[in-house]
Amino acid sequence: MINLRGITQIYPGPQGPVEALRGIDLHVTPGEVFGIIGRSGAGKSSLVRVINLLNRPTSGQVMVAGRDMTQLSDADLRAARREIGMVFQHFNLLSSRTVFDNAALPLELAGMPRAEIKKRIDPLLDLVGLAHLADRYPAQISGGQKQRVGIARALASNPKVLLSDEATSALDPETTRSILDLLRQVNREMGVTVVLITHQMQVIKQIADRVAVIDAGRIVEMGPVVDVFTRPQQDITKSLIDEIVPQELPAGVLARVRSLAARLEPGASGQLLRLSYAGEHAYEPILSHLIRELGLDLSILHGQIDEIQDQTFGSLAVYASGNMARIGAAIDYLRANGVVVRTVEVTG
Ligand SMILES: Nc1ncnc2c1ncn2[C@@H]1O[C@H](COP(=O)(O)OP(=O)(O)OP(=O)(O)O)[C@@H](O)[C@H]1O
Repeated sequence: MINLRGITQIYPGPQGPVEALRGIDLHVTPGEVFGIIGRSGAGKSSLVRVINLLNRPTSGQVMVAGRDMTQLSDADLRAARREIGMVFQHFNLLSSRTVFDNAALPLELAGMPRAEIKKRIDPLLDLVGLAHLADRYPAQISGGQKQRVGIARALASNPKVLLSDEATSALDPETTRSILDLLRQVNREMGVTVVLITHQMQVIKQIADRVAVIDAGRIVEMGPVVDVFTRPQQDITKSLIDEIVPQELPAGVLARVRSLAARLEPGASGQLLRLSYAGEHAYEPILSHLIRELGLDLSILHGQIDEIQDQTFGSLAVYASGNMARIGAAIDYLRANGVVVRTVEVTG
C-alpha cells in the first residue's frame, strides 16, 4: 500500500541544513496498522508528512496505492490525497463550523452536492459516536469528541490510508484508549490501512501490528510488535519499552539475588534469568519441567503478564540454582519452547 524508498529530508536552518530523514525504506502492507515511534526530534512528523507529500522529500520515492506521489501533477496529487486521510494532534477543527460541517469540509471543497454529503457524513458521525452532537461547535465538545470529528473528517473522502500524527498525545489515558479502539475499528471494519506516529509505546502496544523505531532520521529497528517487545535490539527501543516492561530490575530484586547467591550449596551454581514470551505459551508447565526433570531450584523474583492486542505477553525474572550443566540445559529447553532468555550477571 505504501512504499518509501531512500527517503531523505533536509531542511534549511540558520545553523546550516538539518537532516531530518536520512535514507528511510519502509513498506506498509494493505490493511495493517503500522506504528512509527521515536523520541522528540527523531523525524516522525517529517516522515508521516512525506507519505501524503505535505512534505516533499529531498530525495527518494513515495509510492502510495501503486502511484509515485512525487511524479504527480498538482491536480493528480490533490486527487491522490483524497485517498489519504489525516488526523492531527490538535484536531485542526474550524471553530466557526459545527461538528457536521467540520466533518463535511473535504467533501464541500471537492464540490459534492449537499444531499450527497449528508448521506456520507451521517453514517460517519454514527460510526464515531457523535450523531447526537452534529450541531454543536468545537468549543462545546470535549477533546476526545474533537478527535472523533477529526477522524470522521479524515474518513469523509473514503480513503484507503489513514495517517495519524500523534492523534492521542493531547488526550488523557482513558480517552486515548477509546480513540485507539475507534481507529482499530475503522481499520478492521472499513479495511483502512493506518499509519500512526507516536512517542508512546503504550499506543503501539494497544493498536499496532508492526512498528518501526526511528532515531535521528533513521529506522533503527522494525518488526511485528510482539517480536519487538520480546526481543528489543537497540538501546533506544529498550528505553521506549521501559515504560511498559521495565528493562532493569529493581534494586530490591538484585539484593535478593545476591543473598540467594551467597546461600548456594557448595558446588552448586546460580544464574539470574530474564524470561519473556508471547502467544499461547504459559510459564507454569515449562518451569515445572525445569524443577522436576532437571532438579533445579527456581525462585521467581519479579514478573508481569500483559496483553498486546489479543496476545498474552509475559516477562519474568527467576533465579535458577543447581548443577551448572543443568542450568545450561534449562536455558536450551526454555529457548526451544519459544521463551526468550537473557542471562543477567549480578555483581557486588
Ligand atoms: N520546517 C523545518 N525547518 C527546519 N527544521 C525542521 C523543520 N521541521 C522539522 N525540523 C527539524 O527536523 C528534525 C525532525 O523533526 P520532526 O518534527 O520530524 O521530528 P518528530 O520526531 O516529529 O519530533 P516531535 O515529536 O518533537 O514532533 C528536528 O531536528 C526538527 O528540529
